[in-house]
Amino acid sequence: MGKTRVFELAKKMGLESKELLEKLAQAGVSAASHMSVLEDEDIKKLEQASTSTVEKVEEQRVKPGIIRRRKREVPAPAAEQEKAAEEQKVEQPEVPAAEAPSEPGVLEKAKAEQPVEPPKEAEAVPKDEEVQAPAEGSVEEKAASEGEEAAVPSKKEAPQEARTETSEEKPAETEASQADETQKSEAKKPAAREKKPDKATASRAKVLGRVDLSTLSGAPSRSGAPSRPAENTRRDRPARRDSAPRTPPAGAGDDRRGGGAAERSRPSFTPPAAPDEVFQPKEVRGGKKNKKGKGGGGPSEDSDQRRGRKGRKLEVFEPERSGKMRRPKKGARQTKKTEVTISKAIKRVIRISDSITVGELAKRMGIKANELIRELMKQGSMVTINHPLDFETAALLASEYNYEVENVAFDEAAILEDSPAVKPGTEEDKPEDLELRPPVVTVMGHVDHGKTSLLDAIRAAKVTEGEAGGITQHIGAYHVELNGRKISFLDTPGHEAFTAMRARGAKATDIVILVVAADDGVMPQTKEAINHAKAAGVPIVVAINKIDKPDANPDRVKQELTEFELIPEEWGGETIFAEVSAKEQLNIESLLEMVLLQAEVMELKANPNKRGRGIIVEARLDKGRGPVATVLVQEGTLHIGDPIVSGVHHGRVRSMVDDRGERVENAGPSMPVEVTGLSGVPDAGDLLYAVEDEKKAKDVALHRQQKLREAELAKTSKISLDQLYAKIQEGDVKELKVVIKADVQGSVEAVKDALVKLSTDACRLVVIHTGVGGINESDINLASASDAVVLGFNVRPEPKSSQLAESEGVDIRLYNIIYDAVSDIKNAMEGLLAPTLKEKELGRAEVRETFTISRIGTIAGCYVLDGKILRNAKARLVRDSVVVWEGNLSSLKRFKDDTKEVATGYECGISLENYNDIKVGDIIEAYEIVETKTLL
Ligand SMILES: Nc1nc2c(ncn2[C@@H]2O[C@H](COP(=O)(O)OP(=O)(O)OP(=O)(O)O)[C@@H](O)[C@H]2O)c(=O)[nH]1
Repeated sequence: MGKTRVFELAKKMGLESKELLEKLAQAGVSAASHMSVLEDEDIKKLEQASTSTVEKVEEQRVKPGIIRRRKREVPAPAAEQEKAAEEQKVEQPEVPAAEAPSEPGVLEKAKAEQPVEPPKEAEAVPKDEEVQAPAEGSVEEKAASEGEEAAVPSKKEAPQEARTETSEEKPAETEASQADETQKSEAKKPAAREKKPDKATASRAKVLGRVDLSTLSGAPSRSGAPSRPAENTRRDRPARRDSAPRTPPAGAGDDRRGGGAAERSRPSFTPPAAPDEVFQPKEVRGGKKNKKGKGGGGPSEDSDQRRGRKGRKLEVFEPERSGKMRRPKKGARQTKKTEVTISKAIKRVIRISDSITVGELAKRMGIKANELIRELMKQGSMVTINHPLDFETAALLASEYNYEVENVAFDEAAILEDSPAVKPGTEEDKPEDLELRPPVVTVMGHVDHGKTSLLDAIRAAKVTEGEAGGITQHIGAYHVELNGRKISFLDTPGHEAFTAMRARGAKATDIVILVVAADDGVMPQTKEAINHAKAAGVPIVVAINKIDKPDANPDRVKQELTEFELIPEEWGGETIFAEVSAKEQLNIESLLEMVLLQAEVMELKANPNKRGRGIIVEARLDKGRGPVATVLVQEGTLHIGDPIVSGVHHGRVRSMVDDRGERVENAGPSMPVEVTGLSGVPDAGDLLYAVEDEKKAKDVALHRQQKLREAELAKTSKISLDQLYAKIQEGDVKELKVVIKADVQGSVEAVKDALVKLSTDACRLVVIHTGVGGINESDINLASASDAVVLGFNVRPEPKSSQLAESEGVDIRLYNIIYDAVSDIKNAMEGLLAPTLKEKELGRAEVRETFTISRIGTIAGCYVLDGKILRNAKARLVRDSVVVWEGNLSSLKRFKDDTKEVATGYECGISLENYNDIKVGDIIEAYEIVETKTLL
């Protein structure tokens, strides 16, 4: 060892020089001052003296007579208190259970691991440790201090003890500072320490164990050992002195590990030594377990302690925690927050289905919605928390927060078309797979020209033929056979159903039979039917009906039809004509042959060897059979048991019945069958798909239901003049399709001519239909199916048409003057559409009676059908959907009194300004003009 100065040794021992001088004096070593030099011999003497003291001390424990000696350092009452505390420990097993095993164990290990310094350990207990500590250098010192610190929590774990011995117990948070302060004050004022032995004793008692542990560090520290009260006591004392060191503990982790409950309780103050860091969390966890084990039934463990432990546990998991963080409570929380964010890094992919709301995205990224809204505002989007963000926007936003967005949208097309059997007629079908299929025919024509009669005649002629007793089923479609070749007929005549179906995106018809009565010629609906068929691109076979009639004039019909580019072959055209009589069943077969001829030209083919796909012709809910749908198979073959999906419904083909009432197992292309097994009633025009399994069918149906809801929420119009310019610019619109309706044919022609001239290179103007009369549902359907705009001149939409137009998003423009219409369209095409003066409908009243009063004129006794009639409103008189007058009301009366307004369901008297030609049945519409800005 060589020469050592007193102060150096004192420092090593963790004593004040003065104390050491005293000890030296007792040991018979002369040392004048703290600078005096001690020889090895002197130190040995000191050690021997200490050893003997230890023995004495032990005796003191048992025999109070020795207390006298201790009195000098530790006042007797303190020792008594200690004893009392220990007794309490014994009385309350749960607390001792936590401490006793660990402390003795610690002590033992301390001994075991420090065999080199047994004499030091054996020295006067209070000083032994002091000696020990210096022997191990600064780390030891730290450990000692750590031990002291650890002692504080130990008090907590043994509350009785703590309470008995000290009065300074506070919540866990303050333990550290208290401990430190205590240490410091003790270190600075050794005298004071002696005066307050009780507190010191309490802490020291625990500290001892920890000091040893720190020294020992390592596995053996845990080994339980029989408690040795004497040793404990001994160590208690040195701990007291050890409390002197102020250095922050460096090897505290060891202490904790070995210290059991006491150490565990203050992990935040015991930054782990490098090798121990790895184990620290384990220790803590282990400690937790121990705690549970020990404290589970321990009534002595109060909630404060638990809270304190909990807090500490959290801290232990903080990676940033370092030895410097001795009081990390607040900071710890912050640090932890940061850590939580980091830990989420593994979940930085947000999966969305096409879109996500602002709120949801914020939630998934763990940020506040407001923050996201602010970010969006910065980017120029004013949104609310429920605003849906599309995939691109969401991905962009998320990337700013280091998140990725993955679109896991349901791929319906993939499910419906994943198998080669699914999309028939496409490139997937090899030419050799395709087989000729029967044509599907729809009969159209003007009212009473004999559509139904013709369908019946065909059916009667061909369906029942050869099927004696066969009961024809009306399932919405049927098929006939002619010379082994089949033709399927859709049983719903008229272009309305045809176009309504087409408006749904379904193309069921291959050929249209246009029925024109030979005695009546081309009529408005004949024209409509032609336009509808042309718009759908379906070839027309003309059936000139009623040729049995004496005034039948087929040539006149042919002549009239040439106007519509339906020119008979004998006149050099390409249209097939057949002259028939439905009533007399004349030339029905010839008509069917013509149809087959047309079909041949068209080379209608399909692949029957794949999963079936069809179109719903009609559907209903049958009381006994549930939803029943007539399906016209278009591709593949439908089998009993096939999982199917149609519209928002799904199921499995339970049964199939053909148009003759026969159950069938399979239905191939162009075959109409009645199918049961769907979960609900689909709409006419819906497509029906057979899919791989029922789950897929269900998935598709559910997905569609969701989409439907979304679509209803965000209805977009098809095309309107307002958007025309923008769409032309974007290249979305290359031609503007128009349906023109006017009160007189002259207006129709004039408008048509004027509009066609507006065609430009960028946008061609195509009039797809014109007609005289009000705007009906058929017009709306046609416009909807063809993405057209409806222009009305002095005509009004029928109430149902208005509703349909609204639901279908069809733009209806109403004008009184042709010039206005033409200029509007022109401006729209050039992006110069002025703010539109739009009518806001207020109400409608029906004229129920008229009175003529001299001097005043005609008074209309009206009943308000809907809305309200305002005295100051503008009004128009509509007769058969045609506007016959427009202007202001001159009076509005309830009984004999003038009134400002009359609501729905009330009667009133109305007179029109300067107009008396009011008739019963006329409709008076009240409206006001509202200016709306044009969106360009
Ligand atoms: N003389 C004669 N009368 C016929 C012929 N075809 C139909 N009719 C008659 O014309 C009328 C109308 O026939 P429908 O078959 O109901 O005509 P529709 O086109 O279906 O009429 P809507 O269903 O009202 O559109 C009926 O009284 C039939 O008897 C025919 O070939 N010759």
